Formats: sequence, C-alpha cells, structure tokens
Amino acid sequence: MYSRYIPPPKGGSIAPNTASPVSSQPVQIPPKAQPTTYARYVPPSKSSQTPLQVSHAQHVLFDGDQEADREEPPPKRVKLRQDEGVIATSDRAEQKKSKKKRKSAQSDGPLDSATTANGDAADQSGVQTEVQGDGVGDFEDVEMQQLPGSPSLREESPSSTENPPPEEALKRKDKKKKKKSKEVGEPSAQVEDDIPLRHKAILEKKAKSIKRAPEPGPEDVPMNDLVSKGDDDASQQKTLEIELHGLEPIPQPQPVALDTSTPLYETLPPWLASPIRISQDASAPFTDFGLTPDLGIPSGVAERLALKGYKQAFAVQTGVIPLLLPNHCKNMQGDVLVSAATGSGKTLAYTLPIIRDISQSSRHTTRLRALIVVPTRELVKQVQQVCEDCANIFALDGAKRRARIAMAMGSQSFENEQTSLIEREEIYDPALYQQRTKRLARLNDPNHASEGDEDSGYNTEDEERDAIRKREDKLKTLPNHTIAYKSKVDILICTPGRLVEHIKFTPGFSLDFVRWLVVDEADKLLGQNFQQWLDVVIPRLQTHGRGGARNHKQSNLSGVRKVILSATMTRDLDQLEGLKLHRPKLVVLEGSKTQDEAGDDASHTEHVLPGLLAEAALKVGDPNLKPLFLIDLLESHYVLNRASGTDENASDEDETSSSGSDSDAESAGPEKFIKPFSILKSQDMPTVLIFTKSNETTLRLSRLLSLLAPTLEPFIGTLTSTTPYTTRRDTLRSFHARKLRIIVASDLVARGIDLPSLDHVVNYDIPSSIASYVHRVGRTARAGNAGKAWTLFTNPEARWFWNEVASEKVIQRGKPVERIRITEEKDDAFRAKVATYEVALEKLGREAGQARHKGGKE
Ligand SMILES: Nc1ncnc2c1ncn2[C@@H]1O[C@H](COP(=O)(O)OP(=O)(O)OP(=O)(O)O)[C@@H](O)[C@H]1O
Repeated sequence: MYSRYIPPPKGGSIAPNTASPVSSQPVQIPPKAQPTTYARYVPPSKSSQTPLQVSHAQHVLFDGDQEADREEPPPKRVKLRQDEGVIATSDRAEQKKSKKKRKSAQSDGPLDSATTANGDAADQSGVQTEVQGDGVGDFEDVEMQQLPGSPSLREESPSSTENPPPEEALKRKDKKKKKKSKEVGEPSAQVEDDIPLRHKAILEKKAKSIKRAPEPGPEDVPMNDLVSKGDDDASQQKTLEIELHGLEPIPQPQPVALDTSTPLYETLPPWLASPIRISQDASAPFTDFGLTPDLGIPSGVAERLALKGYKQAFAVQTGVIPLLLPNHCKNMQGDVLVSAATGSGKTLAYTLPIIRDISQSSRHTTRLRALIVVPTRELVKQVQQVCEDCANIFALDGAKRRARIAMAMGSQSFENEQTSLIEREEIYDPALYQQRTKRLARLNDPNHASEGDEDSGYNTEDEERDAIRKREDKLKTLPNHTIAYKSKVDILICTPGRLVEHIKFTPGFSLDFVRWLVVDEADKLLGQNFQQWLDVVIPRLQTHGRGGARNHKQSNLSGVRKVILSATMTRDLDQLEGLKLHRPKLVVLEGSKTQDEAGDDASHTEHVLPGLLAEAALKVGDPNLKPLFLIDLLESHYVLNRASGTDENASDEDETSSSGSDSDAESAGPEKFIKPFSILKSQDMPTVLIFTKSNETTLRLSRLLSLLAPTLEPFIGTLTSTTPYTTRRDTLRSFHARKLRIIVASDLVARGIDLPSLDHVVNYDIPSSIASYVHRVGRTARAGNAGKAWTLFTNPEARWFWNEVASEKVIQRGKPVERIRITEEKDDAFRAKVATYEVALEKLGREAGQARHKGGKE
C-alpha cells in the first residue's frame, strides 16, 4: 500500500545500478514491530565529527535512534499544507512566524524531506502520512503526529530554556550545513536548493502514483496542479538522483525452515508404542493355552465350548487368553488392554479366564471377585449370557465351584437388586453387639462426643460407609446378635452408574475381595466417566483386600487384574491414567492388511473394521425426501439381493430403484401409490438395523416406514433409550429369531450388541464421530461373517464422510467404501411417491398431535 521515500544521499553520486535501494541497501528495520505508524524524522548529526557518508536508508530513522533523541526537542504536532508544501506547526500563534523562518531558512532540507517521507513504508518504518495512492484528497490537510520522545519535525518550543531561539538556531544550522558541505566538497548553494526540489520530487512521485491509479478521482486535481509547478529541468535532474522506493515489499528475514522430521525418541510409553500385534488369521485350539495343562483350559471345557459353537479360539482370544491365565512368568502378569475390531470375540477372551479362575475357588464361600462394567443394559444382559454359558461349561466339567453371576443395571427396583446381591443375616456375637450399642448411645446423646470423635465408631474416611453403618445400627436385632452381610455373587456385571449406587447405598456391598475388573467399551466409559465412577471404584480396588483376598492363587500375583477393551480403544494417557494400570500390556488385533502391507499407514490408522464388511454410501439429494431414499435403498437389489442370495456385484445398469422400474407405479394415482413400497415382502426381507441420530427421529422414521409400507409394519421394531427395558429385550429377541426384519434404533444399540443374524446396517443419519461409525457398522459382519453397511449422506456431510470416515487414514478396512447411486425416477412415478409421502407425513403429524393431547390430559 505504501511507498517509502528516502532522501537522496548528501555525499557522492548515486550509482546507476542503485535505483532500487530496497534491494541494494537494506533498510534499518526496528527489531520489534511498532504499534504506531508515525513518522519520526531525525536530522543529520550536528556533530562536526560525524562523517557524512551516511547510507541512504539512514536518512529515515526508526525507533531506537538514541542520537536523534538526544539532540532534538520534545515532539510537536505538525501539519503538511498542500498549498505551501511545507510544514506548519499546529501552534496557531507560531504559524506566521514559522512560515517566514521557513522561507528564510530553506536549507532545512532534512526537515522537509522528513515531512515528505510519507507513509509509503508505514508498515515497516513507523512512518505514516495520508499521502498515498487512493487517498489523494486527504493531502490538503495531512496531519502528522510524532512519537512521544521523538525529535520535533520543525518547530521548537519558544518557552524552552535549553534550546536557543529559533532564528539563532536556524543560523547555526545554516552555518553547520555550509561547513559540512565544504567538508564533502559540495557547493552550499546546492544544499539550499535541495529542499524545495525534494518537495517537487515527492510531489512528482505522488503524481506518478496518481497516474498509475486506474480511475483518478476529482481529488487528484490539486495534486496534478502541484506537480505541474515543479515541472522544470532542474527538478527532473534531481528526481533522477532520488531513490524511489517502489511498492515492492520490504525485504523480510528468511522464513525459518520447519522441522518435519519424525522424532527419534518415542513419546508414548513402551507398552503403548509397541503393542502385542495379533494377526487376523491367528487361530488355535483352546487347549493350547496355559503354561502347563493344569494352568490352561481343560480339554473337557474345550469340547463343551465347541458344542456351543466356539470350535477354535478366535485371533484376539489367542492373544488375550494366555495373558489372563495363571502364570508365574513376570512379564505376562499385569493389566491387559485390548484393541480389536467389532465382532472379533473380545467377550469370550476375558470371560473364559475369569470363570476359570473363579471355578477354582472354594466351593463354600461366595465373594464378589469380579466386576464387569459395560455401558448399557443390553450389553449387561449379553455379557451375562456368555458368562453363564462359560460357568455352566466349567461346572459340567467338574470345577470346584460354579460361579454365581448377577447383573446390576437398573432394570429392576434398587431394593430388589440389593437383595439379589447381598444376603443379610443376624449372627450371635455379644462383643460386636456391645460395640454397636455403645455407638448408638453416643450417636443418640447430643452432649456426647461428636461424630468425628475417634471413639464414636463412625469416623471412617468413607462417608457412605459411615452412613450405611448408622442406618444398620439403628435396625433392631435379637439380643447379643449383630448384622452380618454375605455376597451372593462371584461376578457382577453392571453399568457404571448402578455400580456406584450399590457402593454408596447397599449395606455389605464391598469390593474388598474383587480381583478382576473388566471395562468393556472402555473408550466410552472412560470418556464419559458416568457419575465419576472411576473415582469411586478405583480407590476401593487399591487396598490390599481382606486376608489376601486379592491373591491369584495359581500365580504369584496379588492385586486386581484389569482388562480394558474396545474396538476403538483410546490411546489417551490422561483417560487411561484414571484406571491406575499396573504393568499394562496392549494387545492389538491387526486389520486385514498386516503392518507390512499397509506400510506407514498401519501405525496411523486408529481403528480396524471387520475384514468381510462391505461399505457403501449413498448421496441424498434432497434431505427432505430422505425417507424415500431409504425406502429406495431397502427395495433395491443391493439390499434384497442379500436375502435372495443373488449376485451382490450388480452392474451400473441395475442402479435403478425398484420403485422406479415398476411400470404399475407410473400409472397409479397417489392414493394407490402404496404399491411401489409393497415390493418389500417379509419373506424377501433381509435383516436391517437402521441408525438415526436421536430417539425422536427413530420413533418418527419407524412410524413413517409403517405408513409408507403397511405390509412391513409387523416386521419393524424400534429401539430407543426411552423404550421400556422389557420391550427392548423382547425386540432384540424377536430380531434374533428373524421375526422382526427391520429395527430402527438410536445409538443405544450401536456398541457391543451382538446380532449374529444381521445382514445390513444403514446409517440413515450420519454418525456423530468416526468411533460411532466403527461401532454402528460393526453390528454386522461379526465373527468372521460377511455383512453390509450403508450410509446416507447429504451434501454438507459429504466432505467429512469421504475425507475422514471413508479414508484409509483413520480406519483400516478390507476394501474401499463404494459410492452407489439410486437413479432418478420417471417424473410421474416420483410425483406419486412424493404425494404418498406427504399423505404419510400428514398422518404422522396428526398422530403426534393426538399423542401430545393425550399426554397433556394424563
Ligand atoms: N471362538 C469363537 N468361535 C466362534 N464364535 C465366536 C468365538 N468367539 C466369539 N464368537 C462369537 O463372535 C461373536 C462376536 O463376539 P463378541 O460379541 O464377543 O465380539 P466383540 O469383539 O465383543 O464385539 P464388539 O466390539 O462389537 O463388542 C459372538 O456371536 C460370539 O458368540
């Protein structure tokens, strides 16, 4: 924007090749950028000793010029007037005087040059005037304000006692300049001429810039006039000598090269940086594990497992089970973290060793020895089923004890859950009875010691425990009897919230004997930390436990072993820190590409999808018609083929929606237009799980599908967090049995739920995160089976989907995401569909209104 003026050198002639001083002579750039952009002029040194070989750039001085500061009086506001081309002080009383002086003291060249050293280089030098390309009209009253402490441009304060009177000063300056001129061999007359000429030069420069401007405005005229005044040969000559700075940028320091090399040192702890990698193809008989047969899985158990369908251990099981079986090998002991694809068999990988361990415990004592924490009730139920299967298998194989398993998830009343977990009995114990009576007496006596008193018996650090104790003490018992609690279960599978409630409010619920802690879907549980469950649970597991309760009998290990699992395992050390891991090991199940095949990418991909999962995406042109796109997809050969077992790789010619190719549809009116959707007959239907973004969308879409395709209604189920638990359970059961073919669901069932018979997952609404995508699509293609996942995306969602979700950078997959197209239908058919859709929407609206009305009345 600005050009910078630098006055001509006073010594010697300018070499012809120095036309561009910016490149030939670096300007003194202040070390720091200055916030103000005012001009500061510093006249040449008055010292006679100062040599006059001053570089061009030194004529414009910047902050930090000590010399200038010392010699010049305090700053003053000055004005540059267009008609005079000189500077006038802002002090009106002094103006006339100044003008006279100026005329007589024309030799004050540097002063004028400083004034005309306009704001062309304001950015860099701190010089600013309004004389610039497109602000020409402002030239009439250009105002310059000096920096505090910078030298005055023209006038000195008459009241100043330190400075000589102006006339005297001017004379002295003249003398000095003449002397200097003599020193450098320049005629003094030239010095005197120099000043007005410089003005002209500046004005010429201005004129040039105006000429360069594309459309000069009317305000250019005065400038042109001014320019014409200085149109004589002498000034032309001088102009040549003046170094003109163009508009080229001020030279900048070389950019500092960024270091893009990868550090040689590892920033992650070794166990996280170098996990135990298991190939997807790995498989082994269950009997192969264990350091010795008696420390492994008995052959009888393996046989029974085979009868249940677990013929061989899956890859992740081959990696995890040996680490969790009893062993004396130090480097196999410690906590285990597992990152493995959805449906890879993580549940059995931890249930088998835990049930095996508990089966070895005493037949007569039941203690809570294992806690399995999962995020949803559905998962609690599912894991409980696997645990029961394993417990049965070990029991049938003649194990010492059959593990007792319970669930805590809020599906039943809290009291019922308490009764299912803890047994309360009265035992004869006069000593404890006396202690209890004493405590009660103190508690009831207001004059007696406070609760915090050590003698009170209620001074434990655990407030919840204290509160429970107080409640229990108040209960009536037989004389000389006290209350004792016994755990009814060995393994508790629970949601984190319910676990915290039991810890706080269930008398006798203790974690003192727990020696296994499993956190499944760990990234979710650690990320959300429901009710700060980790802060409540982990400290209770860090105690030594009662009487060696945490000893792992067949190993030389004591303490709680933690097993942390997810298909999208967090590598966030802050999150993992809360688990207080001990000698952790990370087991990673590789994707279909091994690390060698995937090269560098493999170390960067965070998640792996099941090898036989096929993914495709479908663009939704008009989001308002999204349900129609869904129905088109459901009717298309893509989905239907799966059920009929025909070729899945249909050619592009087939990419028409089934409704579009239906000739009846074209002639049918809107009211009859239910027909295009009726192609979805239940016997053709594969099983489909449709994910939406919210409970509300789920309910609406489910109803809309029923309205659009009434024949499908009996086969559509709905799952949201607002659905009663028993309905949810029944829905999943019916789906397992293929009585239901379509489930519309919120993310409630996105994680962990095992639906072995599921053919398709449809992301009706795009998932909220990459992890969410991985879990949703992972409901299909489980346990080595094939499955398909579809994602509907709108225009604004396309970028994120293709760049993040479908990219190989974050998710490793067997094959790339396919882009599919449901071709446009013929106009009539499409109009009829939309009309039907509108009718359905209207009905939906009416139903919703009625439901609200009904709800309001109730
Ligand atoms: N060794 C095995 N042989 C045959 N089937 C198995 C074996 N192990 C597990 N399965 C089956 O694999 C399916 C998926 O197992 P599981 O639910 O444990 O997967 P997961 O890894 O926990 O998945 P998610 O991450 O989605 O929770 C289940 O149906 C289970 O019965």
